[in-house]
This record gives sequence, structure tokens and C-alpha cells, in this order.
Amino acid sequence: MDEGQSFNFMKHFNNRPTSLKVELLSIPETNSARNSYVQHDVSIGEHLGFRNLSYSVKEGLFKRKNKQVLYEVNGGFLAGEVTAIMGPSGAGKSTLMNILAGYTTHGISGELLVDSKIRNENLFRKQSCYIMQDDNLQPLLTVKEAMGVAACLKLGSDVTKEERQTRIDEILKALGLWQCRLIKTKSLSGGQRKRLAIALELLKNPQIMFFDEPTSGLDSVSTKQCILLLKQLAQEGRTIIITIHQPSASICEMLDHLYVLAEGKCIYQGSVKGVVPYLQESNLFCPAYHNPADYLIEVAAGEHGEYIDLLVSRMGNGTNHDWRKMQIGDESGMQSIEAIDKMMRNGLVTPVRSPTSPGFHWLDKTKRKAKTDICYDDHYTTSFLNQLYNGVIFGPFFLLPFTIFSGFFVQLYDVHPYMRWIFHISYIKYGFEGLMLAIFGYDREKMPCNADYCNYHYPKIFLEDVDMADAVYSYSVIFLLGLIVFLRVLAFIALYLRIQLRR
Ligand SMILES: Nc1ncnc2c1ncn2[C@@H]1O[C@H](COP(=O)(O)OP(=O)(O)OP(=O)(O)O)[C@@H](O)[C@H]1O
Repeated sequence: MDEGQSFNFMKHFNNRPTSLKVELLSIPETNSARNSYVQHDVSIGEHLGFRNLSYSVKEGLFKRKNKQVLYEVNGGFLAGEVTAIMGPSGAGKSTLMNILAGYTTHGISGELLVDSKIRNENLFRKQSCYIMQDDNLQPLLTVKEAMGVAACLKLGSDVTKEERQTRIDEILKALGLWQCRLIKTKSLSGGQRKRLAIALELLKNPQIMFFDEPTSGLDSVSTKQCILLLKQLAQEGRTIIITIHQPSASICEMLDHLYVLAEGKCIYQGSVKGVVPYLQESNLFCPAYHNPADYLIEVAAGEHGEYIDLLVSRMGNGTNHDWRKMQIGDESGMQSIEAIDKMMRNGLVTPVRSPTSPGFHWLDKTKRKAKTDICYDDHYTTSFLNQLYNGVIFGPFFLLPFTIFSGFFVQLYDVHPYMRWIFHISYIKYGFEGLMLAIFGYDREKMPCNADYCNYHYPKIFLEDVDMADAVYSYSVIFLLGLIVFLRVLAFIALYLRIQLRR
């Protein structure tokens, strides 16, 4: 988070003392804290929910006019996830957040739920915290003093001084604030201030944490680390809800769940992966290279036409949870990971190091792509280069020389001897040769000819003409299989080196 100081706080955070880890409330097995590939069944896994939630305020002279801000919105946020409430300015994000956090209590109708039961507001206040944009830190206190004051106020009298101190130390170390414990809060950087605000709240170990614009005022690196920290908090079983303005694509990918408001209604709730296909079904096509979150906000702001009512009705104003199911990784990825998981359990496959090791990744990729790699265009666009736009640029570069020197356009003895080697490594040549031999080779009988003379009446003549009379089918098969193995090994080495370099 903070430049210059290599806190490496995420490492500390992962090794957090068990005292800071939350005993899950009654969060059912479906929560994603344990497995991001699990498909969620909101009806049983919902931690924080709201039904038909409306909010209106009185405004105008003598407060006679009624202004509706939220219109019977519904939603459910799971423990173990980071949920981002998004929407254009004035959509009702802060209003919804304030209601959910229990800050706004008047002018509301509808139900607020915890674990699918009407929530007890007193209990909820103890279980939750709200971290505002403005952190309100006392400028003249040091980090440790600020924690000490907060601990005296938040922890009950049954907690001894020593226990308080231990807890403070643990939290400061876990959040990478230990090195700056003696620094006055006014001298902290933006990222450190944000972490201190979280540290203060962690003293009472809340189950549900609300953050109003946690990334505002942070640079991109600090923003990323802030979201990572929130993800870690979520992975310990907490329900994390944030409001965020136009997250970058990389930040967006880190969010588990989006809840998007437009004009006080819900136009989308679901995974980040679901945004593009969801909009496509309403004929809203997010341009390539455009951040889907930005596009969604543009749609919510009405920049692409009158779609809000349609999206609200498709989303059932927040009752539709279908788009939650599109989790990280496409379905084929999920299936292959599940298959490899199964193989590992059965002892058929042993990972090189851990499920995130290059061996695992390579094996997974190999398995996932095995069926489609036979087709070369898929190979160069998705498997080899992995990105469509890279494929468009580099694909022809790799494909064209091998196509030209495949034996279809020019033949071996027609080209300069210096260039003949390309024939011998052209996978298209071997594919083409194998195909031709399978069709016309092996003493195939004469082909039908209705004219007086057919040059290729005898398939052998055709093979001689295309310079394949001496070609051997098994060589083609061996070359192509060898190439697949070679590329796979190369991919493994590349992945391995990449991971080694990162360490
Ligand atoms: N107490 C209030 N009195 C009058 N209008 C209000 C009140 N609270 C909210 N509103 C109105 O409700 C609408 C939604 O406000 P809210 O602050 O929730 O929007 P927002 O999505 O958080 O916007 P921003 O991103 O700009 O903060 C706005 O038009 C706002 O003026």
C-alpha cells in the first residue's frame, strides 16, 4: 500500500493470529469464503438481505413533498464475498448503504434480514461496522494511541489491559501498521490511514463491514492492495459491502459480487463475469477493450438509451440471483478443475507443488484445451497466445509462412534450397500430407471419370503431382503428435520460469 515502505502486509495478513479469525455466525456451507468455484444458492447462503426496500424523504418548503429514493429493491449479499454497490451519481448507493448499515432508520419500508431472518437492530449494530470515506482519525494521536483509545471504548471491561494490548499488537502486525505504530496519524499516507481505519474497527471483530468509497483518494497500487485486504477480510467469513465509483477493470475482476442501482432500482446483481452476457441478452453490446463496469454505469446513466425499465424487470428489481452463478473462470475451466480435483483425490495426478503450481496450471490448461487444440486457429488465438487481439497480430505471423510452405501453394523443389527447411517444420504441411495420403494414398482405386480424359483418374498421379508420392502417413502423425508434446513442454517451462522469476 505504501510506497517506499515494503511492508508486505498481505503476507502478514495471511498469517493472522487465530484470535482475529472470525467464527462464522451461522453461515451455511455454500458461502464462497472457502471455494470461489462453488455456485451459490442465495436462498440458503444469504447473510445480509433486504426485501422490497423503499425509502423516501420529505423535501421542499415545510417538507410537504415526498421524494422516493429507493423503489422496492431486493438483494442478498453473502458472507465470504466482497460486494460492490455501484451506480451513477444519485442512483441511491449511499442511501442503500446507510439503510443496510443501520444509519438511516426513518422513511424506510420493507424488510432487512440477516441469515434470512428479520434482523435485530441492536445485535446487528454489534456485529457490524461502517467505515466512512472520511476516516475521522485524531491527528495528534500516534497509531498505537489511537488503537488504545478505540480498544478502551470498543472492548468491554471484561477484557484485561494485557489482552487489549495483545489484540492491538496482533491487529497492527496483521495489517502492516506495526512499523508505523509510533507515527502520528496526521503523518500517515492515504493507504495507511485506510488500514488504520479498518484496524480500529477490527478491534471488535465485526462480521459485517460496510465501506463507503474505500478506494477514494488512493493511487492504483494502494487501491489494489486495499481491495485485496477487503478480500482477505471476506475470506475469513465476513460480509464486506462497499460502494465504489467506476472501478478499473483489474479492480472489478477482484470483486465477488456487483449490485448495480439506477434511479433507485436494481438493474443488475451478480458476478462480474456475468455483466457482459447479461447486457448482451438485452442487445447491449459492451465494446471490446471497454471496461464492463464502466459500460454498465453508462447504461445505468441512460447513455445507451432507455434500458433501465427492461433491466429492472429482468433482474426482478434484485430478486433474480441467476447471474451470481457465473463465477471466476468459465464453465469448461470449472469442469476441468473439478475433473483434475477428482483425479488428484483418486491419486491419478499429483500436483508438482500445490494447486497453484505451474505443474497444476499446465496440466489443467492441457486438459482444458486438449479437445480443441487439434484445430489450429483455436490453437493460435486462444491456447497459444490466449488473447484474441494478440492472436490477430501474431497469428498470421506464425501461420502464413507455414501455410505458404505447406506444399499446397508451392512445392519443395520449386523453392530456393535455403528456404526448404521451412517445409520440414511446417505443421500445416504434415497435416495436409496426412490428409492427402489418407484420401488418395494406400493404392486407392481409380476415381470415376465421365470425360474422355481425366488427368487424376489414378489417385497416384495426383499424389505425384503434389509431390507426395514418397510421403509417409505415419511420419505426419508422429510429427504432429511430437509438436503437441513439444508445445506443451514449452508452455510448462515458460510457466515455470515465469513463476520462478516472480518469487
Ligand atoms: N435526506 C435527503 N433529502 C433529500 N434528498 C435526498 C436525501 N437523501 C438522498 N436524497 C436524494 O436521493 C438521491 C440518491 O442519493 P444518494 O446519495 O444515495 O446517491 P448516490 O448514488 O450515493 O450518489 P453519489 O454517487 O453522487 O454519492 C439523490 O438524488 C439525493 O439527492
